[in-house]
Amino acid sequence: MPDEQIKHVVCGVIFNEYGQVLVGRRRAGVDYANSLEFPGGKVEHHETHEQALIREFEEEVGITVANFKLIYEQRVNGTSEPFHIYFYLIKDFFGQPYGAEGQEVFWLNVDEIDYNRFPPATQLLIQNFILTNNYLNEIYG
Ligand SMILES: Nc1nc2c([nH]c(=O)n2[C@H]2C[C@H](O)[C@@H](COP(=O)(O)OP(=O)(O)OP(=O)(O)O)O2)c(=O)[nH]1
Ligand SMILES: [Mg+2]
Repeated sequence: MPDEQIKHVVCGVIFNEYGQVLVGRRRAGVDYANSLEFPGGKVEHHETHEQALIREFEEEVGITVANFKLIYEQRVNGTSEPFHIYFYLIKDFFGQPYGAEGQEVFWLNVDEIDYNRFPPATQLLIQNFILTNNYLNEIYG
C-alpha cells in the first residue's frame, strides 16, 4: 500500500507530577486485545494529528490535552492492515483521567513499566524514549 493511503494513528505519552506515565488497557475483541497502550487512535480524514490527539484524549480518558512534541514514529504492518503510528509527548493536560470507554486507565511508575505488555511499536517507543531517560530532558530540560 502506498504511504499516502496508509492510516495514521496518534498516541499520547503523558507524565503526571509524580513522574508516572498514563496507560490504558485495550479491551477484549480489538487488535492487540488486553495489551497495555498509550491512549490514542486513528486520525480522521479532516483532522490534523493535534486535533486527533485532542479528540481521542477527550473520548477515551476525559481530559483536555495541549502542547505536543513528536517523539517517535513508525510504520506498522498491523494485525489486519498497515498503519503509521506517531507518538507525541503531551506536556499539558487539564482534568482527571478515567476510563471513559469503560476501559482500565492508570498511572504507572516508569520503573514498573513492562514493555512486553504493549504492542510491538509501543515497545520500541518505550525502549527508545522512556527507558533511556530521554523523556526527562523533554519534560524538565
Ligand atoms: N492507542 C494505541 N494504539 C496503539 C498503540 N500501539 C499500537 O500498535 N497501537 C495500534 C492498535 C491499533 O491497531 C491502532 C489504532 O489504535 P486504536 O485501536 O486505539 O484506534 P481508535 O481509538 O481509533 O479505535 P477505533 O475507533 O478503531 O475503535 O494502533 C498504543 O500505544 N496506543
Ligand atoms: Mg484508541
